[in-house]
Amino acid sequence: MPGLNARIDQAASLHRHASAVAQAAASALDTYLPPPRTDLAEQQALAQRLRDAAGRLTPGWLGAVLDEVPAGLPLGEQRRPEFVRIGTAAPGEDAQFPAVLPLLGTGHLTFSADSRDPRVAGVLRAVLLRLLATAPSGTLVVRAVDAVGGALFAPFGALADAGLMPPPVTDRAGLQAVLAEAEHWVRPSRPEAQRRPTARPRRRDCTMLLLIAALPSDVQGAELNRITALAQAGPATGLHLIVAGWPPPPLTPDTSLPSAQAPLPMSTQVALRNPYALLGGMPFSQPARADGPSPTATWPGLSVPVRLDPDPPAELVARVCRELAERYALSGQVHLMDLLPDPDHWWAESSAAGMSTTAGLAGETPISLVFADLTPHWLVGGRTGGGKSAFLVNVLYGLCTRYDPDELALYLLDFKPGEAFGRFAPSTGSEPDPAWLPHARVVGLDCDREQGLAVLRELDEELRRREELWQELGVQRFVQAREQRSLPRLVCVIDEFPVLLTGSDPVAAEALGLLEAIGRRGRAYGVHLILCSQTVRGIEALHARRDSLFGQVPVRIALPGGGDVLEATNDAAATLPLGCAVVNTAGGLGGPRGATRGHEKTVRFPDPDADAQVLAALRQRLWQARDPSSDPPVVLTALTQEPA
Ligand SMILES: Nc1ncnc2c1ncn2[C@@H]1O[C@H](COP(=O)(O)OP(=O)(O)OP(=O)(O)O)[C@@H](O)[C@H]1O
Repeated sequence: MPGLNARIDQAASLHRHASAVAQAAASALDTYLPPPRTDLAEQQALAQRLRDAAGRLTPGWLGAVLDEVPAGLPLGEQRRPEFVRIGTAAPGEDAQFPAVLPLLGTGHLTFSADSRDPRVAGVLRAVLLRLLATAPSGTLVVRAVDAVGGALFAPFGALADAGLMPPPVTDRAGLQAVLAEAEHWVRPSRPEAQRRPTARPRRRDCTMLLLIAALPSDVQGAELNRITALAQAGPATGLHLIVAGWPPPPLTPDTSLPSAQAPLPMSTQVALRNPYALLGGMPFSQPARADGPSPTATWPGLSVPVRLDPDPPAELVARVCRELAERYALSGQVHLMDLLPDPDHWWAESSAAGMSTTAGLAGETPISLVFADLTPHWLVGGRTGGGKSAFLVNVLYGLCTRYDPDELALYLLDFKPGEAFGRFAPSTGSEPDPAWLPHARVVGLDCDREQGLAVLRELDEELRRREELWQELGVQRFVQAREQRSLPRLVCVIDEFPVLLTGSDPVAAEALGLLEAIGRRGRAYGVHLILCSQTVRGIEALHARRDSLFGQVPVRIALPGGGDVLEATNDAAATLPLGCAVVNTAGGLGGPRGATRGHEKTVRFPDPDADAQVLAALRQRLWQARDPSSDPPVVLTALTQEPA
């Protein structure tokens, strides 16, 4: 078989030759840079014109060099950002200009590598930051996919906490859910009102950005086709895509096959080379003139090397996101009625398993806080004038409209002058008003420490009674006792509770012991505390016993100036404006800086006194609904104290 062997040898040699040629071609392509223009002066003049044009197309955040952003650069422009900078085009050392692309309102953007390439990760964060910082508040709806763990978006965590951008999805199921949401967005049959991401910005002003940093490894052809279809339909309906790792590698094991996926329709394509990137494709689907050629056919890409923008500084991303979150929180007015149940459903809830009420809104999402076995007590902090009374009044009306007086009873103590709780008792002043809050058993106004102590003793006594009852019934938890007996949950609100614990006298010692006992045992017996103060530091009686009291209080609410109810390292409340609160259900723990915090939200809440008429009607309606045989609350003031 000498002839056959010779032919095999020849074929092998041809194969080796071919693969060597292919390898050489690949490395030549990797290092290939388009030849620079030889006419230097002309090139520099052109670069100057391009720099000027880029400056006009990408003002402010859209084109700024992100590690040199001036401190006062304003956030949130009036218009949707259309062009965005992705890097620096560098045809020659002296002829550089910003590489700027049309995106929102026009088309899409793809990168040939996914976010595992650090250059792609950096530019994705830079582009996202530019767009978020520029878009009018709440008008850019971002959905992110990052199947290599989601860390890419961690610095944007404050947006998730505020309800502006949910955490990225990281697997195939998440990708499918996000695609379904985008399909819903582009569906033409849906009435405009339903397309609103929030009630505030008008839908036609809103844009959805679907940012895929890395596709899941088990992605299927069906999902890739859905992405292509979305790209086709998107720009006309305000949906735009940034996809890193497109086209994806072939789905078959035979990796010698080229990808079956074509470039995304209407996309600018960034091809990663080493160390530069090249821009290709064009996002315009329509020729400039009806009878003209398609721009895609006439302009194959920018044949200059582009250095992609680096990762923006982490502190800059965190600062911008925090400011955007706060701005968004403030941008919509909340009303007391937004926190209350529908008037047809007042007094409709059972407190057997726990009680919840809406504390405020994060974005447009109502955020509930709960009194239950795991979250039995709350601690509220805020400076004078920080909105503590407003927050508490909202919470109390929220609870008292959901639960009737057989489900909930209140003990309200205020150790400072002020009328915050006075509204819950009959008023005997110049304009007497007999109405009271039917749930209120005790209302203490500017009361003194002995009066406060007496109320704590009463609650302790109630705990003892319930303890005996539980033994008799053979149960251990409130919810079990409620199966056999009708009993309200008790909530004791103490504003400026450190007054009780001031000094090292017997009142302070007894009050602390009682608070600790209620803190420890209250959860089993349906007795709950809301402790409020301007500060929770430096309370003498708590020295060395801080954890024995606050350790029982997992729900922390920080109002402006009240950040010390959170962990010392948690600065979420550092720059809160009036009307906003950080609500944390993990004892004030923050977690890694910038990470998404499921247990912590920034909410905005209303000033209940802003609408006096609504408040008066609310008060009347609750009072009218009371059991006519019920008694008004016991009112404690420093004046009602018997002389010694
Ligand atoms: N959500 C809000 N939006 C706008 N203004 C508010 C809001 N909440 C409270 N305010 C206003 O802020 C001021 C202080 O509020 P509030 O009395 O609730 O604070 P506070 O923390 O209880 O103060 P203090 O401890 O001195 O009693 C009031 O004039 C109130 O009308």
